[in-house]
Amino acid sequence: VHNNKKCYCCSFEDYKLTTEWLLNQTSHRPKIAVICGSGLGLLAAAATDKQTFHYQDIPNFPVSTVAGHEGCLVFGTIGGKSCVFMQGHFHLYEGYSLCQVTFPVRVFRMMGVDTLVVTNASGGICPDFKVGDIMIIKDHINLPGFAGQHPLCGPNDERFGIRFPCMSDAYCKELRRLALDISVELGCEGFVREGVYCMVSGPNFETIAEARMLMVLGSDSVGMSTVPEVTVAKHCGLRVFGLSLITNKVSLDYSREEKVNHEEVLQISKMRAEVLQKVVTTLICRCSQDQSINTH
Ligand SMILES: O=P(O)(O)O[C@@H]1C[C@H](O)[C@@H](CO)O1
Ligand code: HPA
Repeated sequence: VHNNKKCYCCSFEDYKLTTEWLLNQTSHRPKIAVICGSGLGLLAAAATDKQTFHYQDIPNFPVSTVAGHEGCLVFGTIGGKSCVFMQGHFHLYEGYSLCQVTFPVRVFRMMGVDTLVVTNASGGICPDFKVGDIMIIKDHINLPGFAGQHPLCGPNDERFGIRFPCMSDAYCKELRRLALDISVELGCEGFVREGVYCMVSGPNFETIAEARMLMVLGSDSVGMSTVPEVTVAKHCGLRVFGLSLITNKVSLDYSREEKVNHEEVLQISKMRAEVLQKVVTTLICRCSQDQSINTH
């Protein structure tokens, strides 16, 4: 209860309880957290010394309700670095509050994580994008946020971050550059792009008029996740890197016959999961770990 008004946000004690529970259950002390989007749970496969928890067994954790989201938290080691992978993340359209959607991010922060890698599936709006392209997220548009569906609305807890955080540098420039270099080394630069991800709440895919509006707004791709997690991560001082897999082309034309569906999204994710895994794994191995988290 804040200011005599009932607050539906998670309390500091909720985050603390989950953090302490996890720290008691595992000897891993991750510095890097990876959120695996639709069909991308394989990103955890390269880790060694793995320890897996089902979301339903973790106190306060929401559970995954969408196909392609396994609902497991996997601790492991990559290139000597301790990591934690979320195989599946949470969405507004599942009925979760943005506090629940972003709950794991603050837990990771409290566990000592300093870098968050986000991945997702999205529809390509930029006419140059092809199905199967990997988009390094350069920036985002928080469309639900414009309408007040924002994870930082409500009383601000200064223990996590400041009231009015800066978002103009949400996606770390150095990590974006490193990822571009890695894509050249891996020979996949032909389908690696940079662009702006726009979040909508879903669950329906866009109408043609909506898609045209998103293009005018400057969106290169559209999806239903990630922005709340990135916003909360930035608020609590984490360094963020993001990859979005273009699983379909968004219809911008009334004469286009193809109809997008979730099965197609999962099929393309499966097709590209291995390349994405190589990029993420190499990035983890190569990224500097002298990152000092901003404390507020
Ligand atoms: O990786 P996410 O969960 O953002 O994947 C997108 C958005 C929906 O969850 C789903 C629609 O097919 O894919
Ligand atoms: O076309 C899309 N729109 C919104 N979300 C998505 N996630 C994958 N593809 C899409």
